[in-house]
Amino acid sequence: MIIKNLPVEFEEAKEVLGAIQQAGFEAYFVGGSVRDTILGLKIHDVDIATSAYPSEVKKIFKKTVDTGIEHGTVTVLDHGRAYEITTFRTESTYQDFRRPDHVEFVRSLRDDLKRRDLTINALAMKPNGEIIDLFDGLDDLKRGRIRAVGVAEERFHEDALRMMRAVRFASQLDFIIEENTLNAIQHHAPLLAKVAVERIHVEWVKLLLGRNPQAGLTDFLATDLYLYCPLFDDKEAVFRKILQLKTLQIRNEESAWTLLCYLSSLSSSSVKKLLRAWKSSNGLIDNVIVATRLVPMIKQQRLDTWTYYKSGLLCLKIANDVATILGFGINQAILEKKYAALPIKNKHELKVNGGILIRSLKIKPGPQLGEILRKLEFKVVVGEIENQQEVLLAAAAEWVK
Ligand SMILES: Nc1ccn([C@@H]2O[C@H](COP(=O)(O)OP(=O)(O)OP(=O)(O)O)[C@@H](O)[C@H]2O)c(=O)n1
Ligand SMILES: [Mg+2]
Repeated sequence: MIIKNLPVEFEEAKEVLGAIQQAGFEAYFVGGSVRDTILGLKIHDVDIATSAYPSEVKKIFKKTVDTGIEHGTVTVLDHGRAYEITTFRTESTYQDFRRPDHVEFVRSLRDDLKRRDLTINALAMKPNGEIIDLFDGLDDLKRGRIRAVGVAEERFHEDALRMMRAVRFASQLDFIIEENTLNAIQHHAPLLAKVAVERIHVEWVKLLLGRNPQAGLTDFLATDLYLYCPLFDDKEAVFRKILQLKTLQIRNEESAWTLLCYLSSLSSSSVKKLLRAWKSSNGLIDNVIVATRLVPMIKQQRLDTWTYYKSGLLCLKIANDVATILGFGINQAILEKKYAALPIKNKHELKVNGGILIRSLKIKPGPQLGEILRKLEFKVVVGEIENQQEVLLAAAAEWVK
């Protein structure tokens, strides 16, 4: 198979491969970019594999950075672009199931490809677009099948994250995991507990945001992988609820977590605990907490102006995405319009502040001042008084009398 009309990312990188070949070595495009190009999907980065050792790669190019030299990766800077070039390698036994004990550089493409996780990820492409398919990855791509390269058990033993990658691709590409591979995942699922949470997190989110998350989730459940993810051991019933939803298209990570937290009826502190265990950022945690509280308000049509104001548009949209998935969302244009109609969006837009009140009303900083500001903020937001300095000062003057 030869791919004609390669995406521009490959065209730009051709020169780099050419330079390696000129120096007498082999160089190929490998990994996800080759897979996604054959599938007609957009690619994000091109990975290059070569028979040249890192020291040899560094001699070929003027500007290189040792980004992962112990694993054989050198980054080449060319025309303002960066290319990761990795020496063909075999990773022998990962004793801690996290990281290879040692990487062995090899000169043969076959040896490199056979240590890769899935056949659809073990394709290589020459600069002219010719596909090298040593493990029937093309057939699996055509049939929509996820299959480990060689003996599945060995692949998962080398890196337990690959089991999560398999279920992630089932969702992302809407593919089916081949039986042998699925059995091997089930068999090795407990190894996932040894993998760094951050790595599992990446795959979990890609699974939820995929084309067919219910397919990935079905495998995630059936293989027991979920039991070895942080704080998921009591979530089977919730995952089953998600599987029963008619359609499931999740827009972003916040919505994914909010859906899960809402269906689990988690309190704010439990949301925090769960997301902390998954090593999520504080920003994400805060948004999911707010959005999770909003979902039932949307359901019961209890969204008032003050809630709109306090929640912010981002969290409102997240919650409404989830409500829409669950069948009780409101029209997004209406939601945005109502938000836009708020007299102010945050308290800094109030036409008075602490300093102005102190000077005009001759009061001292303290709890009373805070109380007045809060009351003004509320009354402006709900439209009881206008956001004009004289109006606000007059109202405040009444309260301090
Ligand atoms: N645990 C892993 C991770 C990666 N790979 C190999 O390294 C390639 C690049 O890895 P990565 O960029 O992490 O994944 P992609 O398959 O490219 O998927 P994505 O589109 O998400 O980047 C994969 O295609 C696969 O051949 C592997 O064998 N085992
Ligand atoms: Mg990739």
